[in-house]
Amino acid sequence: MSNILRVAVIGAGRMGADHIKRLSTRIHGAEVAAVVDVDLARAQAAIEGIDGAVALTSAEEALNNGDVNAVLIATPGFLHEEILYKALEKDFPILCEKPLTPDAESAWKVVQAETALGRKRIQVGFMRRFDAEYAALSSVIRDGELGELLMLHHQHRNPNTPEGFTNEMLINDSVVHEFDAVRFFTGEEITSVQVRLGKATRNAPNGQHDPQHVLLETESGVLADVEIYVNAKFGYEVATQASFEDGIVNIGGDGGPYIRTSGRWGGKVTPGFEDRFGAAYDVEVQAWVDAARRGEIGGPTAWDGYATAACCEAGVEAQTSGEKVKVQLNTKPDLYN
Ligand SMILES: NC(=O)c1ccc[n+]([C@@H]2O[C@H](COP(=O)([O-])OP(=O)(O)OC[C@H]3O[C@@H](n4cnc5c(N)ncnc54)[C@H](O)[C@@H]3O)[C@@H](O)[C@H]2O)c1
Ligand SMILES: O[C@H]1[C@H](O)[C@@H](O)[C@H](O)[C@@H](O)[C@H]1O
Repeated sequence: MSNILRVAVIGAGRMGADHIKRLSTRIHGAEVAAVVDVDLARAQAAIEGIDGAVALTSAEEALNNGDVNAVLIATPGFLHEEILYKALEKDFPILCEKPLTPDAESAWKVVQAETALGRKRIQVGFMRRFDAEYAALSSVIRDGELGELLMLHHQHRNPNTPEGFTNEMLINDSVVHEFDAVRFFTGEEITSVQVRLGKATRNAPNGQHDPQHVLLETESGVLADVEIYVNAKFGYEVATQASFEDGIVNIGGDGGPYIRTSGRWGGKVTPGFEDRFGAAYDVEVQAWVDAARRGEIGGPTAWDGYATAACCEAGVEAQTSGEKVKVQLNTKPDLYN
């Protein structure tokens, strides 16, 4: 195939810079054509050493640049919607970092715009689906080798939070991954969300109640819980224990290597998502590129982005009410069946 993707990466912050590096070094079939950031110096730094790439401050200018034919969106979530519409208008393949948009209403409008276009162009960056251990657990569930899946217990721990990370973002930015994971594992929609606020750490910045305990239920009654703890200090840890009729499966725990030295033993904890999910991001982006070159998408859809946004909305309401809040979903368009 010679139809190389010439990608405009919008947003060259922590995640954008990481994606630019992988696109320009490890991914086949795609090149970085443009990097856009409101901070031009950041965009310029990101294209250093990348032949034929330009640094810009306007997403619109990048999408109208004749050299660009695909887009990777890595701006903060509340800015995704506007760029998504512009990219859909161009009929470009799009990899949009999670969340698709920050609320269900705007996510639904994006779904409708894509449905009107009549083909899937948007892949959402739920990279955990591409993690080897997630895939292994998913196979155990699909093969039925341990009987029916009954419960999922998730731990999602971050060392700290960037400035401006609000209480709602514990749900919208962090637990959104577990909403997608539970839907991915069970193949079902989530029907309700409840949030319990217990004893809080003194290490959380003002306005954040951390940790929180989130309880979910799926269509068939699978229960899932999430400990979301975003100022856990010790490192970045994302793990799941799944309870089946005939066994238990753990993923994402301490995989080693275990080292004995200087009177102690143990392994290492990954410091951030870049290390914990580095391989998964590579597989995710390669899957997007390969599919885009065939005119398809290679992962989670705009519907997945919308359904998780609806869960987030229920979760944020549940944070204040303490009640079990129903997840309200519109009918799934045929495009996503
Ligand atoms: N999948 C994951 O594990 C994962 C991990 C981290 C972040 N994310 C997602 O990636 C996105 C970016 O997060 P981040 O941590 O890199 O944030 P960040 O703040 O580090 O980077 C965002 C960048 O966007 C730039 N920007 C802001 N407004 C802009 C505009 N109008 N046009 C162009 N650039 C603009 C900022 O200057 C900044 O460089 C978010 O949606 C976030 O939720 C996903
Ligand atoms: O934006 C980040 C990212 O999505 C990480 O994968 C998640 O662990 C963090 O909680 C979130 O803040």
